[in-house]
Amino acid sequence: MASPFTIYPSAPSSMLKTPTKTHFSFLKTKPTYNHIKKTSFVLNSVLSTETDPNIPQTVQRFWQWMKDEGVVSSKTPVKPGVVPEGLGLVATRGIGRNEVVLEVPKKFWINPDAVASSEIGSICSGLKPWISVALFLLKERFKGEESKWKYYFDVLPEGTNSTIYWSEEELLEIQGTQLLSTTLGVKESRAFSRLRIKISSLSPFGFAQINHSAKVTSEDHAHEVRGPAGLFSWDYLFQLRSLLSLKAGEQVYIQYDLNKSNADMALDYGFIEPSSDRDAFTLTLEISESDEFFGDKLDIAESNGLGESAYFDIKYGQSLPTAMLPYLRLVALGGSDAFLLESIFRNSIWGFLELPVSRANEELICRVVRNACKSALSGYHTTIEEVTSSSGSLNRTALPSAKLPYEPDGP
Ligand SMILES: C[S@@+](CC[C@H](N)C(=O)[O-])C[C@H]1O[C@@H](n2cnc3c(N)ncnc32)[C@H](O)[C@@H]1O
Repeated sequence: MASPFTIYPSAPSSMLKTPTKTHFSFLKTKPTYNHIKKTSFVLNSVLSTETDPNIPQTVQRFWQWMKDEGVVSSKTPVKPGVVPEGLGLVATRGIGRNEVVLEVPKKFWINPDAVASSEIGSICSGLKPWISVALFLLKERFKGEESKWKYYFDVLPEGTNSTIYWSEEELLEIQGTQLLSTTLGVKESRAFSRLRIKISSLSPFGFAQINHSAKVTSEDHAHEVRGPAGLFSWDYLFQLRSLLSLKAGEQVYIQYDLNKSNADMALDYGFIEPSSDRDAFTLTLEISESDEFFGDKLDIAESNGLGESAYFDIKYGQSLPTAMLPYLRLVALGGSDAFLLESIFRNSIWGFLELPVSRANEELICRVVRNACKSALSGYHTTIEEVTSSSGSLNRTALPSAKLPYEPDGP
């Protein structure tokens, strides 16, 4: 009997030639902040003297524009600064925890609503929100000097260190990892899977310069409020708060996404967190359509908040996601255990699946997972010891990936 299991994804090897290096080195190169490198540091006379003379002229001009528009004033407790991550926002005085550091009126937001009421709104209806925002940005960028957002575009980094921009040689360094297979998948389809980009990260402009820190443990930095927007008017304001208390000169950080693994961070933002807390391997399990109990299994999965496919992030050194073993047992259920799929057990089956249902079922899932791990590990061209000794530290993001269907090896 063919196994009901499908575990994805594998690491495609099409791009992989002879390895030239045996170490993992994320972020070897600095991000391509052309707005920093290319700039002459001559200040325009209209530009504020309060801003750091080391920051690029484009950024100074952008900040001045925000001042002209009344978004930034002498009371604003932050300014752009050159920081280890490139550019960032730096406190100009002590800032309390939860204090508002920037307020951006709605007319400066770039979000799906802004796109809907723009000249391309009618052709964007029905598109995914992030696609409509991306089209809006392209359209505005194309307008060049005519665009209201021109100063904003000048300060956007031209790229990041995302693995999608890595050369083939650099990608060889992550051979065997799930990050490589996701990166190649994204590059091949030229699309971002699982809605990787949060709309909030594309919206209001002043936020383009804020870096991420693990020290910030909540994503609650942005709030929409109603308040004064200019001298005589009220509007919706997008508030940015500092979730940490800061001394003058310290950087304002936010938390980009608590749920992203280090591989997701590397792909989406081009950096990872040094600690192992985000090291994860996403196991994708699927109820096969060819499974004779497909309908019943799907019904049970759906009644428990899961679906035909389910994703489980296995974190290094942490316990397994709670629903993973029940889901695995459900997918493997068959033979003399299949009576549990009858409708009279529908309300209690998930409880049964939280514990082993039979020796045969348990053995099947153990074999499948073990074989998947073995097959995934065979994609690596180095051992843990080699990686540790050549780079001095182990990059645990490089966890295995696997592809089945698996044929059980005998009774
Ligand atoms: C919204 S921009 C932030 C501003 C950016 N530093 C700049 O110079 O324009 C996001 C990018 O900043 C960099 N970045 C942010 N937080 C970082 C961190 N903790 N470590 C390394 N790079 C970071 C990454 O390249 C990321 O893609």
